[in-house]
Amino acid sequence: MRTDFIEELRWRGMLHDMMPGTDEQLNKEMTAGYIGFDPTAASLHIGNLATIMLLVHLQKAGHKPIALVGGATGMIGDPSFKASERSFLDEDTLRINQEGIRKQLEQFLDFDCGENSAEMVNNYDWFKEIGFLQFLREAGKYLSVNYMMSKDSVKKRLETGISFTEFSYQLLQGYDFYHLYKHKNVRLQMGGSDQWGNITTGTEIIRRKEGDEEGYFKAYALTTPLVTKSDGSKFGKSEGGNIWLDPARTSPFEFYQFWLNQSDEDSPRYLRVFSLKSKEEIEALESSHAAEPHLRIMQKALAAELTIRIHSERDYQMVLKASDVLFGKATLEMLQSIALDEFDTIFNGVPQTEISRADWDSCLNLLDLISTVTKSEIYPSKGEARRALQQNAVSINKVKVSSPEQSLADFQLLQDRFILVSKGKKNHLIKVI
Ligand SMILES: N[C@@H](Cc1ccc(O)cc1)C(=O)O
Repeated sequence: MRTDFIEELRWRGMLHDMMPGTDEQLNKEMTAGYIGFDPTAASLHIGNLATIMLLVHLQKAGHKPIALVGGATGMIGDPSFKASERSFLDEDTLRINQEGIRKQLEQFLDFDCGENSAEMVNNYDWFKEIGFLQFLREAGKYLSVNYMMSKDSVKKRLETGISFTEFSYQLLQGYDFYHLYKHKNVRLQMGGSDQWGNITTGTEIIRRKEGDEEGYFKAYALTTPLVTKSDGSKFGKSEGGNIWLDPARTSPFEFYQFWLNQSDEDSPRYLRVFSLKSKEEIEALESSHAAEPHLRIMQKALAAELTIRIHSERDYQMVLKASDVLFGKATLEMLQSIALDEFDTIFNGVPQTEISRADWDSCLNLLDLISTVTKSEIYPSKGEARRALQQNAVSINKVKVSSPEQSLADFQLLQDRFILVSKGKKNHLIKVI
């Protein structure tokens, strides 16, 4: 059963621009639509997630989503709204990146659900067969340079400079659309609003080569707004840079915290774009949130749903445990319940020091341990360490140290190798090896 894809995007605030006739096409028949992703990095980031959601909703509405990995276009680099020419990625990097992105895209769509099963393609597969002369004859001839220069996406660069190579990018993307139209009956290309120029180059190539039928176009275009933040800063970045989907680059914990820290102003929009909750569910969250804003109900719902979808239920449970451990609530019992293979994940990002077992066994002085080992993060000087110990401000494995003279033998290692020193919200993990 097909549902109204455009209506869904509308209430979610995910519709930026659309070619006239796009909704008629979607209402008329099951339609294949695609989005391309260039392998500029080995992982997608949450900026890509908004466009991935277009494919997810397209499939949920009963249409066929196609994800394209830009093995060929990635060799060139999209100049759209880029201030300057970029350097090429080398071929090894491109290969690694393509593979990483392909695997991630696979997670989001259903590849086995009958006629609207998702598909994955790589434009290198057709471009590797096409020679330069053939390309000039089959693609370049159909558009004027004047038309290509009129795009907003390259306007600035025409003043500051653009290579022939980058200027040709829109032709490659345009040809992709034509190729997919011809071979897979793809009628729709989607993307972020910065892609409008490249996408309409494609619809134009298709129109010039295939004609239109009584005013009906054969191919359509739709874009989604770039996700913004109400304070004007760039969405999707933390101090550490991009928020990646790959857990090796952005840990599930950091990922969860990112969503948890979004403002009350932005969260309603982000829920609409990134969560799969219905309108009613989102509105219900908004009103419970408004009643008790300090509980951060919207942020928690968003962070939970996305951590589970991008990572896993187990990672989410781990993140909750980690928040308790790092931000207060944990008890010795909770620490003791952490399995050996969970330590790395839970304490990812917490300063750590390794000491030898011999040192640990011979280390009887608490003051020495905490002042030398946890220096800089917790205590700048031995004097301050002593003072903190005297004031009972230090915990070891979440148990308050009762006096600076207390023996280390009073504290058991967690999993026979870890000890957590904390003062307020500051933590330091010592690993005995
Ligand atoms: N130009 C797109 C990626 C893309 C590549 C090839 C296509 O056919 C479509 C889209 C981007 O940079 O985001």
